Amino acid sequence: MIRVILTDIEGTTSSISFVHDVLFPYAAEHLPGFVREYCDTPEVSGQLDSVAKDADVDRGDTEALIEILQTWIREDRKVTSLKALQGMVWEQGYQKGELQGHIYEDAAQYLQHWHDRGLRLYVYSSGSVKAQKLIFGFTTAGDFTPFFSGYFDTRIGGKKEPEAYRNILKELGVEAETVLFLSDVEAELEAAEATGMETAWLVRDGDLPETERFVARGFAEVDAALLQKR
Ligand SMILES: CSCCC(=O)C(=O)COP(=O)(O)O
Ligand SMILES: [Mg+2]
Repeated sequence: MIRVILTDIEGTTSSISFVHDVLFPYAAEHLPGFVREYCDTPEVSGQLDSVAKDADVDRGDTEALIEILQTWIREDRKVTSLKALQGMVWEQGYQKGELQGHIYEDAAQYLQHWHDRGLRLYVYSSGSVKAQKLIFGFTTAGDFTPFFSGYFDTRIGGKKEPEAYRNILKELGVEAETVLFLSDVEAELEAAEATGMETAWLVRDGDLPETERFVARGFAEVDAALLQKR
């Protein structure tokens, strides 16, 4: 019986276009000034140490580090240090009212239903935990953070690695078959299934894939097919 729902964000609860056409350009525009201003603070400095190490760039060359970060944004690299810095930049955007998180209507409706029915809800995204709390805390439909029991980012492991899902199960202290993982990326579903988790593939637009896997257009279909029997 499913007791826990673990959900991806981009392409699952929220549109790919919001992440790629709003959040990433916002980070690309504001990250250089943010890094120059805060590079000596422990929070930012620690992330720049990681960028320098991962990219094999001189730690003292702030402009070179900014160039690397801009390349990683363009290439949609899921590097933990980039994700942490993006989260800090987006925090300023949400606080100034320049950003509002996108959430699909059906995701908003069913996250609330599932929470109210006693399911425990968790997020697993490549975006940092800070960024996850922001996108759900400042959506156009209100604050959804009260519905979530916890958040996981790439510090627990990469989303295409079964080890990450094993680590999440350990943290949650639950059996794999009680967890339903929702994502729009098949490789992430395969990694979760390798641990015994149930999965649903969210395909919100375009043709439906030919697959044995459970596929849904939205959360209503997930609810009807996988959660009504509980
Ligand atoms: C937390 S909102 C920003 C999402 C993000 O930065 C990203 O890379 C999308 O990753 P996901 O794992 O949600 O597909
Ligand atoms: Mg996704």
